[in-house]
Amino acid sequence: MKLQLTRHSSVIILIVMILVTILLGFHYQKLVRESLINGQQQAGLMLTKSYANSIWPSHAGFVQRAASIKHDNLRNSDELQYIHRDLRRLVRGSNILRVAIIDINGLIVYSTNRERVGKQLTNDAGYQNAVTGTIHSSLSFHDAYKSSRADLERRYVVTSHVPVRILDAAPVEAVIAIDFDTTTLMNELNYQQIQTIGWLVLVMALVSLLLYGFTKHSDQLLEKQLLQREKDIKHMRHLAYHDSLTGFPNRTSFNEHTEEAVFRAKRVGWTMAVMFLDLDRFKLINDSLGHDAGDQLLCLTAHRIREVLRESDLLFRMGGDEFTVILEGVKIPEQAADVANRVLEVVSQPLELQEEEFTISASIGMAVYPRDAKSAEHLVKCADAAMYRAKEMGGNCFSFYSQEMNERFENQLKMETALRRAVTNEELFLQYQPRICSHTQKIIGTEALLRWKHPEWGIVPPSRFISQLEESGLIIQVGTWVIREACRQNKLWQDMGLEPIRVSVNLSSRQFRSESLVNAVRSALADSGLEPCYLELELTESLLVDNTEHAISLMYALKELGIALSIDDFGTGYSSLSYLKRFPIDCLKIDRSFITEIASNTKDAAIVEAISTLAHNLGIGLVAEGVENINQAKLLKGYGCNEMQGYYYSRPVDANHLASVISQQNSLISPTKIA
Ligand SMILES: Nc1nc2c(ncn2[C@@H]2O[C@@H]3COP(=O)(O)O[C@H]4[C@@H](O)[C@H](n5cnc6c(=O)[nH]c(N)nc65)O[C@@H]4COP(=O)(O)O[C@H]3[C@H]2O)c(=O)[nH]1
Repeated sequence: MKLQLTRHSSVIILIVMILVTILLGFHYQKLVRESLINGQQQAGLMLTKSYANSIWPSHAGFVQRAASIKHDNLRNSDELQYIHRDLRRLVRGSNILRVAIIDINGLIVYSTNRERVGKQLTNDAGYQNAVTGTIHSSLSFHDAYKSSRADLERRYVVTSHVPVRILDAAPVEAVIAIDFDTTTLMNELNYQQIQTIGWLVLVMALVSLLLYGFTKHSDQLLEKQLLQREKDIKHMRHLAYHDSLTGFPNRTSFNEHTEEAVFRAKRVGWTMAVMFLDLDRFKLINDSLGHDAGDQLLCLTAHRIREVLRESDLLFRMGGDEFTVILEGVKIPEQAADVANRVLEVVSQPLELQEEEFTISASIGMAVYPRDAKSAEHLVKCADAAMYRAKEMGGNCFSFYSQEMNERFENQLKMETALRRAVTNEELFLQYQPRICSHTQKIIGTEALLRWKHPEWGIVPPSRFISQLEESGLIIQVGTWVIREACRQNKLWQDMGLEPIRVSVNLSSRQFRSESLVNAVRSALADSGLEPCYLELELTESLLVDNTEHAISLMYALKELGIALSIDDFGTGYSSLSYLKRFPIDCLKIDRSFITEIASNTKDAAIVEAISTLAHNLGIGLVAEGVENINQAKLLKGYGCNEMQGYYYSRPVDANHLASVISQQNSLISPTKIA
């Protein structure tokens, strides 16, 4: 509409301009007429004056007497012949068509048109003005005009009524009415006017045409811009609601669709199901074949799942290897089970990646409205819980939501609430497990381990609450506190005069991904006054493989602070060894699982030996975790492990306890002395 207005504005302008031109034309015509009438009036005046001077004296008597003469006699009077003769002399060669002499009573005494002689003009406006001494002129158009000489057609005539008097101040003695023929002049003027208006209209039409062309061009540009904007908005909307890798709707879209689907199911009174699908061991393929292959697998799988769904079912990619499906109008929940079976079957079909054949499986969790939940949010949680159940069952299967899962849910919720209280009530504290130098047997470091003392449940082990902290996001707050507390404690030990040792702190994946990590470490060091070389952060392999480039830059940022970095539980992750040369690592901590049976299991021994060789060749430190007896300690020392940690030396202990041990460690440490 706006665009049309822009384009039509030039047409509107043209119309307005033409109207103004026509109005101006009329005004001009009026002015021209007035000046024409004035001109003719002057001519009439001059004529009358010369008539009054030369002829009037000889006819004045007759004119004054005329009223007393009978009309017929008046018309045939010889006197009229004389007036006619005299006047003809006067008007010869002029554009005068008709002359009449009217006495002061309004009686036409003489007229070049003899038929008018004897007629009374008392009510004529021109005559009335003239008899009072004012000249009056008017312009009129006549289709047919009878002049003294001939019958004429289409005439413009200016009629002037001029008072006749001897002197300007003398009384009016009669009135002369003169008709001037202004046809030629008027025609000329009209023609000129039409021509001028014509030209103006033409020029304006051209200007408007240009304007039209210009606005049309602007309109087109505007329209193009609008179209582009609409396209951009559409594109942005698509990006906001679709997954860039697979092209399927994303999590945002899923949330909206689930709400709508539940609303529809409620209104129509039908059953609907939400399906949560997670690929089993996807991470393994992703890590070993690389992200490109992983992406390819996700796309292929997504399209395969889509193929076995009904057209009305909606498939979403939630992120990572997680997919969801909304099944609307399922008559009985068992129908959803059929779909799940079809999906499991199609996902487990072999597929080719990098010219090799692979098979993958999925774990599916399903929740049904209204059986399992009444709201979209709850339904999604139920399906998610069911999916975890399927995972626990070993994967490659599906599970419906059950009440028992709900109880687990509630327990989790209880745990989360208790944890939040724990943070505010300062129920969390740290214990420290020493790290021993295998050559000197001295404590050269310690690992800070988080503990929770619940007022009713007592000491809760980290295995029961770390993942909860992670899921709830509380780990950022708690993790920062752990770093600060470990730094503070280590500085306190140094200030107590103890030999300086390095304190290591575990990092969770959420913490590692948080943007505040580097700043948190920096301020923990600054606030405690601990030198950075006495702080170590322990990362797990899984933290490093998710977004390797980001992980590398973050590690370098941490290294710039001057702290040490180690890889915890080394050997249990799926990552390739090649990453080791890219990461600025100071130390590897061999996972406890390789140590436990190192004396009896030759494979474990071989792995430890290989890791040790690798660490030495790369020039990085090596710590053995979970050392529980002297045999293990001896073997590990033999394999070149320069640091040990485990119950053989000490369980995690309180800060004060560790302080007293460090202060006594001038002599060799006996494991039983510590804890
Ligand atoms: N059986 C046996 N176990 C030994 C031995 N020596 C040490 N351990 C245990 O092994 C765990 C070592 O810590 P981790 O591998 O980093 O594993 C830690 C770590 O991943 C996590 N964790 C603890 N504190 C924190 C923390 O502050 N932040 C984060 N993100 N995670 C933490 O919780 C895990 C478990 O911690 P804990 O229960 O304290 O368990 C500790 C420790 O008590 C041994 O000789 N035998």
